[in-house]
This record gives sequence, C-alpha cells and structure tokens, in this order.
Amino acid sequence: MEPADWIDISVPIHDAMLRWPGDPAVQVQRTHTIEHGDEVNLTQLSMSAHTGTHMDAPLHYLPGTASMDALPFTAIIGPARVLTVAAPGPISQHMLESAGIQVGERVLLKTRNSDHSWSKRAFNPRFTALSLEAARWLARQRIRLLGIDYLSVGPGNEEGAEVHRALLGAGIWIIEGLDLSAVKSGPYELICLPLRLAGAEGAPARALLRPLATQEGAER
Ligand SMILES: Nc1ccccc1C(=O)C[C@H](N)C(=O)O
Repeated sequence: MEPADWIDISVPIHDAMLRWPGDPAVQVQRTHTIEHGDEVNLTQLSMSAHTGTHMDAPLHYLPGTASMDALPFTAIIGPARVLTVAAPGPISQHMLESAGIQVGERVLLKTRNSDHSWSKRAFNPRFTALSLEAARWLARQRIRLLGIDYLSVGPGNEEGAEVHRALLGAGIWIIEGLDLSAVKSGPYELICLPLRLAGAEGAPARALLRPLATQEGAER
C-alpha cells in the first residue's frame, strides 16, 4: 500500500506577497541570467526572517533565550494534529480544551483565515488568532509546537505580544503563515524545516504534512 502524498503547507515566496505590517518589502531578484550571457541563473533574496511560512524562536520576544540554532528537531518532525476552529473571533481556551489536547502534541490550527486564501489578499487586521487565555492554557498543557494559518499566532494588538510570550516562555515553538486550505482536521505526520539562520529569532520554513494511515480516507 502506497503511503499518502505529502501536502505542501508553506506559501510561495515572491515580491508581491503579503507581509506583516512593518516588515520590509520582499525582493526575489534574478541577478544572473543564462539567456543574458551569464554562466548561471542566480537569485538574490531580501526579506524579513518572518516572511511567509516561518518559525518564531523564543528569542523573538524574550531576550537572552533560545534562537533558531537551538530548535529541537522533535518540535518540527513527527505526528501533528490539525484542529479546525470554525468559530469566528479569537480562539478561546474552551475551544482547545474540548479538543482534548495532550502534553507534547504538535498542534496546527486551521481557522477561518484558511477560508479566504489569506496569503493572496491584503493584510486583514481582523485575522483569527489565539486569545491570551488560550495561549496560557496551551502553555500549561505543555504542547510542543503550535502552528497557525496567518502571519501571527496572536492578534495584531498588544495582546499579540503577550500571546507570543506565553507560548515561547513555555518552550512552545511556533510556525506562522501556514497554508492549511488543502487539509482537514485529523492526524498527520509533519516535517517543518526552517533555515539555519545563525543566532536568529525566526526563520522562513518549508512545511509538509502527510495524512497518517489511521486517518479515515488516507488509505488507498
Ligand atoms: N514581523 C514583525 C515586524 C515588526 C514587528 C512585529 C513583527 C511580528 O512579526 C510580530 C508578530 N506578531 C509575530 O507574529 O511575531
């Protein structure tokens, strides 16, 4: 029996892509072109480390803490659960609690952000994010990894910073900017590999999911 195919849950990186307000423009420029007489095709990149699908290290909000160098591979490779949160508004503790999240889980939240190809639209200041109480609850649950389908796990106000501090302070690594439009709730195998940016507080990442064999409909 063939294993199910991997699904790419990272967004393409290109000049016109959506970015967090305040982040520099993304530039993916061809500096050498074979057709123009160059020996090779070559691209030069300029962007924030928090562009598109990316990870946040504790250092993003907590001075003196772990940078991307210290990323434990166990956070980014292994079984993960996609949890659909269909309700509008901030994600509450109750919504997560009723899903029975366990210690050590890798949790990817598919919210209403996924209804609208978020990465192809203008910045939505009312994107769906975690409430502070939900973030604090996840911190107490000691999950391993939290992913979300927008450029931030926390709302775009002061509470967003508190949400990050609660999660990162509990040793929970974060993936933001996921494209979960092609996946439904259920158990998956996750591989997320952020770039090894030395000493950095974040890094762009490629992320893939594959339905676990136990998932209904995954076997063919
Ligand atoms: N890219 C930025 C540029 C300037 C200031 C904040 C940010 C952020 O990304 C904060 C956001 N709440 C985050 O998910 O980390």
